[in-house]
Formats: sequence, C-alpha cells, structure tokens
Amino acid sequence: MRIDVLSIFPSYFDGLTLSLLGKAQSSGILDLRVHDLRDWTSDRHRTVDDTPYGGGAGMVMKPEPWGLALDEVSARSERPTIIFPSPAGEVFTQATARDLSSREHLVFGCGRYEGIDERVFDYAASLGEVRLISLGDYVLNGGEVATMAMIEAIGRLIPGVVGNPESLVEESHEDGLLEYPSYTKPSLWREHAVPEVLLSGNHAAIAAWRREQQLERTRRRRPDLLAPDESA
Ligand SMILES: N#Cc1c(-c2ccc3ccn(Cc4ccncc4)c3c2)n[nH]c1N
Repeated sequence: MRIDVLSIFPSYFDGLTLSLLGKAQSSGILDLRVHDLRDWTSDRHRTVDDTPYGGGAGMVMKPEPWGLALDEVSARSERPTIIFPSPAGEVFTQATARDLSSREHLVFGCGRYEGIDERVFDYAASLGEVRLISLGDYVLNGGEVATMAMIEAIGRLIPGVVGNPESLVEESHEDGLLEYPSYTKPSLWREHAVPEVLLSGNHAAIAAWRREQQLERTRRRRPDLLAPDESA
C-alpha cells in the first residue's frame, strides 16, 4: 500500500517510523511518504491561507497549493482514495479502517486554520475517490492527529504488518463488541486474583466466560453498539 500525506506540519508524522508501521515501511509492505504542502507554494512567504469570502473569523487554506500537490501525489497511481480529515466528515470506525486497508493508494490531506477551500474537495473528485472523515464528535486544531490515528488503525490491518493476525480477531470492535478483560502472571497481585476460570484449562468454559464479559462490558459501556434486544 502507498500512503501520501500532505500537511504544513510534516514532522507530526515522525512517529510513524517507529514500531510496527516503521517495520512495515522497512519491509516494503507500506510505502509512506509525508509531504510539506508549502513545497507547492510560489511566493516568498510560502503562503497557504487567506481570509474567508463572506467574512468570519479565522483563515481558510488556499486552493492553489492543494491543487498542485494533489495533482503530483495522485499521479503515483490510477485513482487514489483521497481522505480529508474533517469535523464535518463521516465518523471513522473499525469498518472504515477495514475498508480503507484494502485500497492500493491512500492520500491524506491535512487541513489547518478554519479548513480547506471547498473547491479543493470538488477538484480532488476528478483525481480519485474523496472521503471526508471525522475522528469523532470533538474539535481538533487540524487534520494531523486524525491522520496519525487513521494510518495506525488502517496500517495494522494490512496483511504482514501485525505478526500474528489472530491477535486482530478478538479485539474491541472487530466483532461489534468490546473486548474481554486480559490478565497475565502473577495469578495474585496486591490481593487481586485472576478469575479462576482462566486458570482452569477448560477452554470451553474460558470461551463462554470471555463472550459473557464482552457482552456485559458492551452493555455497560457502549449500549449503542448492541441491537435493541441485546442491550437489556
Ligand atoms: N478528523 C477530524 C477532526 C477535526 C479537524 C480535522 C481537520 C481540520 C482542519 C482544520 N481544523 C480546525 C477546525 C476547523 C473547523 N472547525 C473546527 C476546527 C480541523 C479539525 N476536528 N475534530 C475532528 N474529529
């Protein structure tokens, strides 16, 4: 998979060279390139923003640098999926991550200020599939943090990135429920004991206990994930 990131703060993404995603890049599974949007400006001050038409507070990102940048990075493939993090976007979920992990080429456009000139999204649709995606119902200062989160959630689903694919199956949200609690040695720690069933060696009982834990936790913490008859 190819991923291109456009941002005025490219060093935000230095962390992606660490851990699993760093190894995925070294092994060639992931081709991640981060670009400074200002490289596509032409004035001395490398200007990327201007005042909004119609008035209002703050600044809006100019369309010209975006158009030039998207032209260049989109040319690396037939039709990339172009993702713009946005508070006005569809909410990112595990299903979104799974969908996007099957794509050949992702381009992330990280806005700042009050956002990007709307015509950029319209133009980008001529280059590839455009998705405005929100990390959740809270306000960030730009798209970088959301892009980091999405790249991590997507990247770990690419075959070969996570050593044991089995570990992806029993995670929160993979089967629509929250994950069961995990324990390791010692079996007694500061008077807190590991649930007996996990020490029993009875795999059927352990599986049943874990499923019940998933349902109970989801009912308590995330009833919205359950069908109406399951949340009682
Ligand atoms: N994904 C995502 C997001 C963002 C987000 C994403 C991109 C940009 C670019 C600029 N801003 C600042 C801003 C602009 C307009 N309204 C409010 C804040 C952004 C916020 N906020 N909250 C999320 N869940």
